[in-house]
Amino acid sequence: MAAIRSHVKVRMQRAGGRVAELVTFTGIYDGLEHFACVFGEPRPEALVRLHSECLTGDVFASTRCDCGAQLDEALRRLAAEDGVLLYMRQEGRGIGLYNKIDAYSLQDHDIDTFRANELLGRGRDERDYGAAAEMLRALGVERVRLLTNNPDKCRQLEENGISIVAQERTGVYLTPDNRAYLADKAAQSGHLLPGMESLS
Ligand SMILES: Nc1nc2c(ncn2[C@@H]2O[C@H](COP(=O)(O)OP(=O)(O)OP(=O)(O)O)[C@@H](O)[C@H]2O)c(=O)[nH]1
Ligand SMILES: [Zn+2]
Repeated sequence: MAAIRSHVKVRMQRAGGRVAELVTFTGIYDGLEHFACVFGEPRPEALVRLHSECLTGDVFASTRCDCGAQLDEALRRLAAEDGVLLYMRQEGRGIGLYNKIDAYSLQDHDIDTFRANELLGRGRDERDYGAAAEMLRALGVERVRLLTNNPDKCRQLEENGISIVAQERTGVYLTPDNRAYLADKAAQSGHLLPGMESLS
């Protein structure tokens, strides 16, 4: 299997924000257009956010989940202290946008987020972070502080040769619409969301 290599780097600036380098890659084995945003010169033990695509949350600021608020927090922190955002095209925990919308429809009938995936004939969480590990290696970033509440991201990166020197949690972004979702993530997939487990 060909190694993943960084391909093209272009300047990208968020309105009012800091300039980052947007990096594409060749050799990504899952065929998805993952990319990185690199802020400054990432040091050893760089801050890294491994963010799974959520069109509804990231672009439309949907309050059904916490993704948009987490992405905002990550971009603010990375702009302040340098580091890397990996934007992984893993919409809907890997089942895609249309399936996620179908899963939302089931959740509107009191099915939880993980069971909804199963009822659609899909895995509870289909994300694989092997490509993310290779992207970090291609960027020369192999010891990281990972900004996430999801222990599976740390486990999978470690299994793929990236050292997690610290797991740094994001804030807990509770809304009236995402209460059950956050509670189920805490209770069923071990996300570190203090105070949410007991609400499941
Ligand atoms: N299938 C499905 N996917 C969802 C649902 N809500 C959000 N997602 C997707 O879940 C992914 C984000 O996963 P989360 O569990 O919120 O967070 P995480 O990435 O595991 O953990 P953090 O690093 O702490 O953000 C994105 O790809 C979203 O599109 C849902 O109800 N069903
Ligand atoms: Zn989301």
